[in-house]
Amino acid sequence: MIGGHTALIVNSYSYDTDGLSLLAIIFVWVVQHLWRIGSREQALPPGPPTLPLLGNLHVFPQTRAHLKFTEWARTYGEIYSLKIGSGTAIVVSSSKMARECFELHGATTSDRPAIHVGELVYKGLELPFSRYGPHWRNLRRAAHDLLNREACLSHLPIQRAEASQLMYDVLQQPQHLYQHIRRYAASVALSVTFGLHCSTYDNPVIEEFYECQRKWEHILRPGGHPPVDIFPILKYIPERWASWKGLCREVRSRQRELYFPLVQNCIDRIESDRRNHSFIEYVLEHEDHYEFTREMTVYLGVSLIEAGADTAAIFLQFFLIFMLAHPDIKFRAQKEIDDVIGDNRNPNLEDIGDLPYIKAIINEVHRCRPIAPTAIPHAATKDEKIGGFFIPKGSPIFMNIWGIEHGTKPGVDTTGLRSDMPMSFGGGRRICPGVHLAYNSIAMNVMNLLWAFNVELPKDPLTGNPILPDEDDTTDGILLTPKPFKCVIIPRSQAKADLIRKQFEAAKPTFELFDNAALKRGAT
Ligand code: HEM
Repeated sequence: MIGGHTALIVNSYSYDTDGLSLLAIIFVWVVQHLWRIGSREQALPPGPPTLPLLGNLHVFPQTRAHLKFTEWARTYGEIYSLKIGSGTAIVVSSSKMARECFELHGATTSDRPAIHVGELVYKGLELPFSRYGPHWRNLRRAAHDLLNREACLSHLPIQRAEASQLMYDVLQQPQHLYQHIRRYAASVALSVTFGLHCSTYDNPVIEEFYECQRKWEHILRPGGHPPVDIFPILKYIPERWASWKGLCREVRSRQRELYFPLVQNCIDRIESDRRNHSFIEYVLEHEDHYEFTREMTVYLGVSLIEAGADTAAIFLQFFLIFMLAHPDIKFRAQKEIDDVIGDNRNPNLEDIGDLPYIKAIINEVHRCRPIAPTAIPHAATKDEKIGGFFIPKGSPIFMNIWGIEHGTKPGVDTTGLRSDMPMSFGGGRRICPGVHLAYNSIAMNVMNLLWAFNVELPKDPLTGNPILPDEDDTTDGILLTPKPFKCVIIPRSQAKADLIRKQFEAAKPTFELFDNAALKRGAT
């Protein structure tokens, strides 16, 4: 009995010790496991030292990520990794590695990471953020039909007319240069896409477009919403405690109120046989061919305006700031254009071929001021090996355009060694499809501005010292947008001012076709 009791005690003791050891093993396993979260797996590209659980989250740049990405590239090389908790992000910082990653491995590196706020606003329908797959392919095919090199030839009349309005507006109201450029770029995108010319900056469509953009960038900016993509549980915070959710809803509904009526105008023109050959009219008549629903047609329009309207304006603003900062380069460019064009006619797009110095300036502005300095992140659709390193499925991959371009030699390069297609348009299968439209706009307006106007620094009224715009005074988000800056802009001669007026008069019939695309309000 006693023996039996002892055996029972021993047994229960051994159960207790077994239980305790099991708990201890589980505890050690959990601690080791948690400790490993955030640490860099062996085969990954190198990167900054990590902390348990956080990885590199605590040092992940909250603002101007391109600067930190570029600083890290100097230490960790052309491809490095950042641990974001248990996840991994990859940063590519040389053109050679960008080619390997986005072109050679394009079949598996062309996805976009899931962006929860994008999902709330666009429900996966916007081209720049859409996931790689059949839906993206359909949208991209249609965008290509509008924006390929040949198709862009048919957009030249309206681009030329808009460029002549820009010159005229600057001549009439030089103090509103910044707004004139923004009107120009938005109106080109709206004319080509929806057949709508907006003759003034205070046009309701342009105002609403820029207001929606401002709100959307506010959501996207670092700190504009909690890190829902890293901690998906945050998605479930009720809206009353999550103001960013309300903002996403507002942007979505304002965008729909803006764009559905624009599509309806296209439908009306088709039905009343008053087509002005805008792209959305074409898509509406070929929805079956593109396998589009009406929502997809609308959101293709949204994508093209959002990606195309602001970007050309930003480039031209950076160009002017560059001219203000480098008067010697400006004088040499003006001498080149005077020798080729003279005083008796305006430059044409075709002239750019005879202006190698001006072409090189355009490349230099792209190099030193890439508009989207970290592009839009790509993502890997399967485990990959790139540059000899392991890239896990699902990792966001940043193309550090800033780092790539700032690794090249600064200066206006007329040797032709620098590629004609600057890296600032991204790469691989997601490369900017608007590159030809953008390039035509940029070339036309850069030539016009240099030919027609002198841009000079304003003087401080108190000290008389010139005020140089700060080229780093930009917004901070996916796009770097210069804040409004002061500049003195005056016509270079009376003959040129007269030609600008004549050219604008001559453009009026082209506008007529796009002016009657009246806006109807109040659709979904
Ligand atoms: C100076 C002007 C422009 C610059 C610097 C620029 C730059 C870029 C960059 C860096 C990307 C991301 C590429 C990548 O993920 O690898 C992009 C994507 C895109 N751009 Fe542009 N862009 C410009 C003008 C335009 C214009 C005028 C349009 C159309 C009207 C446009 C439409 C798009 C679209 C639809 C995408 C998304 C492509 C996709 O995800 O498949 N862009 N752009």
